[in-house]
Amino acid sequence: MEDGAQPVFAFGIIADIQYADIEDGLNFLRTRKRFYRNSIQLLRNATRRWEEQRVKCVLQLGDIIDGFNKRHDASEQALDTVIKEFEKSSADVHHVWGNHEFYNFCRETLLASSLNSAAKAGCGSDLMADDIYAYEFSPAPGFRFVVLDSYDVSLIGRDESSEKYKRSLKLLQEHNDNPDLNHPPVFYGLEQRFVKFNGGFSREQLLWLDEVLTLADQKQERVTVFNPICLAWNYEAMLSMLRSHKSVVCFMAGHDHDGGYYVDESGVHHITLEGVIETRPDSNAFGTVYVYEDQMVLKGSGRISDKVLKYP
Ligand SMILES: Nc1ccn([C@@H]2O[C@H](COP(=O)(O)O)[C@@H](O)[C@H]2O)c(=O)n1
Ligand SMILES: O=P(O)(O)OC[C@H](O)CO
Repeated sequence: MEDGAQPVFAFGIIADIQYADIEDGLNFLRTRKRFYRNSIQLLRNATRRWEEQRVKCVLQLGDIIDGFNKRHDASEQALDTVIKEFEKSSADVHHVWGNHEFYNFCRETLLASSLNSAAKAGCGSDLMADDIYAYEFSPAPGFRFVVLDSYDVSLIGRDESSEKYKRSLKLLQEHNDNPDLNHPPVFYGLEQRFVKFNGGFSREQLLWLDEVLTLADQKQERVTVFNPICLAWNYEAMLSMLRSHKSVVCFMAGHDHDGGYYVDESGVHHITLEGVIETRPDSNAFGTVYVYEDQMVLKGSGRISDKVLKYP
């Protein structure tokens, strides 16, 4: 990048806001504090900054409100509060669906809600069968964003009578024989991904992604992929897909609130964003990505650190 080069555009990123109008609490294992009420203030800090920075769009990487809202019959109210905060920004907001979206709403309700941002990309009525919430759009010429649905093959968000639910249950039980399927089969290593609060990609979604990426390769575009979770049940299929398309630059996810970063041997950047919900009120957890012709530069705020993402 030349000195003084201007970005083509910039976009905002944020994950795991998990807003709820309740007192602070802890995660399931009681090892991490969660700041449910304050998360709206951290979102406000983000939207103000993005407005100053004139970002073109924002990617909300899932778990916008917490599952506790459902227990308090407050799902709609909490969603309304968070959406109003996002609406203060003039940028288009693209929403990814995480496990907490499905704790609060069923898939049909989500499709009809303000969390269905596929319409903003011009493909609202063009989602795949089984209401798979995956879509793509071009934020600027030469660049493509893909939103994925890794709760496509999952127990959560799928009707228990559906074939997809039955196949997902069989798959999960092949790897996890705990009576509580949210309890991981092991505490270390990759097998711990086989829990009910995770999921995976159907063959249909992978075929669609392959087509999208093939076209992007041909057009010599730079692609960033957004997904709620970093380690899907069939993450191997996703990894080989990303690595086999030269257009892919970056895979961004949320869900694991500690965050993480890795650049693989194909030069694809894998970023997991630190979650807002486990961020102290005196800090922040959002980022702005400046997109240049030869690299992207992530400027993080608070817990999120800066990164230079060279194109592979
Ligand atoms: N035995 C368990 C473990 C977790 N959950 C739920 O799964 C999600 C992840 O939990 P953490 O709080 O550890 O991040 C979350 O949605 C838990 O409510 C569970 O139900 N049973
Ligand atoms: O956001 P939660 O409560 O579903 O927790 C997600 C887990 O921490 C993922 O490792």
